[in-house]
Amino acid sequence: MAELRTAALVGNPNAGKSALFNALTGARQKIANYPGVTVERKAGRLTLPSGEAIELTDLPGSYGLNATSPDEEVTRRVILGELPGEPAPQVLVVVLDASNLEQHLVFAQEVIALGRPTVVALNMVDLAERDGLVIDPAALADALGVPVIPTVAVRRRGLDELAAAIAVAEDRPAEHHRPHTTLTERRLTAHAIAEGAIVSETARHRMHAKLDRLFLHPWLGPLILFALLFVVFQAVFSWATPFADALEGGIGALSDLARAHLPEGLPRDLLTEGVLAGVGSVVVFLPQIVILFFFILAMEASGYMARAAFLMDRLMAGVGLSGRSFIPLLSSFACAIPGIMATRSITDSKDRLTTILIAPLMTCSARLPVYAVIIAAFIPNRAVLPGVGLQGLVLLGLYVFGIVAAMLVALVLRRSVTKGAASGFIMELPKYQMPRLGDLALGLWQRAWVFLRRAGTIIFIVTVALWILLNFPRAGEGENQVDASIAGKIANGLAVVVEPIGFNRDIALSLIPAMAAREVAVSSLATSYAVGADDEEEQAAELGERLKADWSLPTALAFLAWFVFAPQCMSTIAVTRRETNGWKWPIVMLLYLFGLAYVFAGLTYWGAVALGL
Ligand SMILES: Nc1nc2c(ncn2[C@@H]2O[C@H](COP(=O)(O)OP(=O)(O)OP(=O)(O)O)[C@@H](O)[C@H]2O)c(=O)[nH]1
Ligand SMILES: [Mg+2]
Repeated sequence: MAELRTAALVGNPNAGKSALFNALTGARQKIANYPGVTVERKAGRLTLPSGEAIELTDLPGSYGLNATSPDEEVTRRVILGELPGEPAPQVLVVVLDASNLEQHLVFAQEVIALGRPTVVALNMVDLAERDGLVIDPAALADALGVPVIPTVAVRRRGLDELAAAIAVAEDRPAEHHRPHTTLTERRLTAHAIAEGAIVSETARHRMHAKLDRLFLHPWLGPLILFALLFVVFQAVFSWATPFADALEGGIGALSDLARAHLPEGLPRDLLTEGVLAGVGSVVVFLPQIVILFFFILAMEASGYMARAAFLMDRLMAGVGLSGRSFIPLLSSFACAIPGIMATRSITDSKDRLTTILIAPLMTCSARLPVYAVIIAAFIPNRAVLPGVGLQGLVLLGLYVFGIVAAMLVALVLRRSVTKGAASGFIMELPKYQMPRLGDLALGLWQRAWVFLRRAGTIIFIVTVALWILLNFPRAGEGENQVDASIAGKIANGLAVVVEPIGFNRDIALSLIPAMAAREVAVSSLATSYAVGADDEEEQAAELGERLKADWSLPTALAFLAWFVFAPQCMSTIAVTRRETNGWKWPIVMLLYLFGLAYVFAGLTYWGAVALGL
């Protein structure tokens, strides 16, 4: 039997090569809507209209003939006939995604320039049409010098025409010699060809392309991302103030009401010192939580977040993480628990473990009340520049500090315990969309509800328990209640350990209940101050005022540094145990986070003292 003629499908990742291969040969290669699905070559048989059969190869997607990843190397070696005993395919079928024409034309030029018999399958024309993009195949064929066949692989449209074109492709006269081009030249040419072949383009499509050029620009992109984050953290402080003040006023009024109408005694104290002072001190941060999530949800819904992930990919790769870690880490800004669960989508086990271990360093929303109360009390509310508040700047700084620490830890882990190579970035950039107000409102409501439910359940329970431990045994004459109480005694013991890093007894007292939920650090401070207050006036003083009076600035800064690192949340440890099937990694996590928290709080304290703050 005579040898079969051969042809191969080449093109960018996610162009629909495998879908075409399946449609043409009846095979069932895996196809999926993200780049990098096919990593090996696969062959099948295609029957031409003449009845002749040819051997068709499906290749991994590639961005260029000089590319270095192992799957792209397969493609290059097959196309160039570098595999021993395997001559180069006689016909090259370049598959283009019509809705991404300009991008896909960059590699196509390289393949066509090889001067071999070539046919272009202009695939996904249905998606292009949906976007209002009309492409003239004849104009494209003229520009490229090879036949162009519009196809829709998943609807089997254009398959016969493609087969016919493959059949006659060999008859194409030998390609005139093309000069070797650089990547930049190919990009410019791709732009010009795409512009010439696109007959109509809706204003929307053009705007989306423009937005991507801006948001993904090598240096403008990161700059815009940073500016955006900057605005977010400014807003968290400046927009929230009136609402937070109103809430605070309301809670104060309730407290006054209770004092005026309830008989003096422990039940009244439980209500005012435990519930209203303690839980209330956390609830006042609801406006800030809502504002933060408003921005996060809007960035997600608009499609911008995926661009941010794309920009961050380079940074992540630099510390040995893949872009796949971005989404789990991003979720950890809400809470590390869903973040750690989201790491299940990371296929590489060491990638995944590294991501789990650094997830608690992303500033979860439970830390916002802690940061906000300290910042409001100790950082002067003044503008560094017009419109740039110092408080928002410090808050942004704390978030950035957490991220930088996470990246450094990842770097260290990747060189030691989770040694290995990072896998590539896999993420589709979704279309831009105006966030729908209904969806936004629903998302915000869910976040607010989660926060309030925590305040009503876990924070409430822990605060009441602490209040009880603070009130018994009762103090004798002239003795301070906190000093006399069980909680006070425990705190005195713990204070010895945390004194070297500048923490006082009040802080020691708040650290243990805060293991249940970080916000409890705030409610426990408020409760212990209320219990320890000498008179009603002192009791009614706002938490911030009390902190300002009792703490030095170095202590406050050390407290902030502690919360950047401290694994102050039992649920995170529990979920880590479940996701890593054992106690080894949660214990590693606990130790390294406590260690870093201790060291950095100490450095901050002594640094601030040395600076005379
Ligand atoms: N609407 C539409 N979707 C398509 C078409 N062709 C392929 N797809 C879809 O596009 C996605 C990518 O298709 P694949 O065949 O896996 O792409 P590929 O070029 O093999 O990708 P790699 O193997 O990663 O290089 C899949 O979700 C397909 O279902 C088309 O003509 N129209
Ligand atoms: Mg494929």
